[in-house]
Amino acid sequence: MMGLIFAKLWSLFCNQEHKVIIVGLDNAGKTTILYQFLMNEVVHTSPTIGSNVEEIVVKNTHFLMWDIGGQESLRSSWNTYYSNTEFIILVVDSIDRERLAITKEELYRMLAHEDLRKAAVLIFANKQDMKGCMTAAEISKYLTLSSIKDHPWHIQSCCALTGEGLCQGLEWMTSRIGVR
Ligand SMILES: Nc1nc2c(ncn2[C@@H]2O[C@H](COP(=O)(O)OP(=O)(O)OP(=O)(O)O)[C@@H](O)[C@H]2O)c(=O)[nH]1
Ligand SMILES: [Mg+2]
Repeated sequence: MMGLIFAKLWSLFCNQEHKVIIVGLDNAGKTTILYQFLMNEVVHTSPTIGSNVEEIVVKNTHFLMWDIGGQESLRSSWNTYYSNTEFIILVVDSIDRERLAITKEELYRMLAHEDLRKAAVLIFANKQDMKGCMTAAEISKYLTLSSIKDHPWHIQSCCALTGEGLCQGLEWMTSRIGVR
């Protein structure tokens, strides 16, 4: 009983924020996902220059989410966002087969970065509404996710336009908190 009360008080007063970075190539759907999380609606986006940051609260868990521009010229500055990151959300455009190799390079570059050594990775296989898109299983295989042993990871298929799959991704993130 005391333990329960203490836990409640702890969660009330210790409203700590968990830092999340949303990365992926340009046009993957990162900004669309961020604003689906925030407002449950599709906003009109233009390519992000720099970043957007929003606080997203899921079941009393506060996430500070940084949505970072994915254009080629901007990727070299992703690392300025890395410190204290607990979660990486990597958004993949599931119809963009040609550029999955670039996503793979970026993924492994991030995983090797010192500032991200404690980060868990959620991969969104976005745009599942597109005809002929790759499935989460195909993307997982191509990115050789099963070889990743030093970071917790999870892949979730989704469609940012309808919001399908997004909650499941967030649930995986909240389930990770307190595990470490
Ligand atoms: N069909 C479809 N289109 C999507 C989906 N998610 C996003 N889009 C569209 O993809 C385009 C790019 O979306 P953004 O959210 O701006 O992409 P981004 O990853 O933020 O791009 P940068 O800011 O340039 O890095 C927009 O036209 C979105 O409406 C989806 O699930 N399905
Ligand atoms: Mg954007």
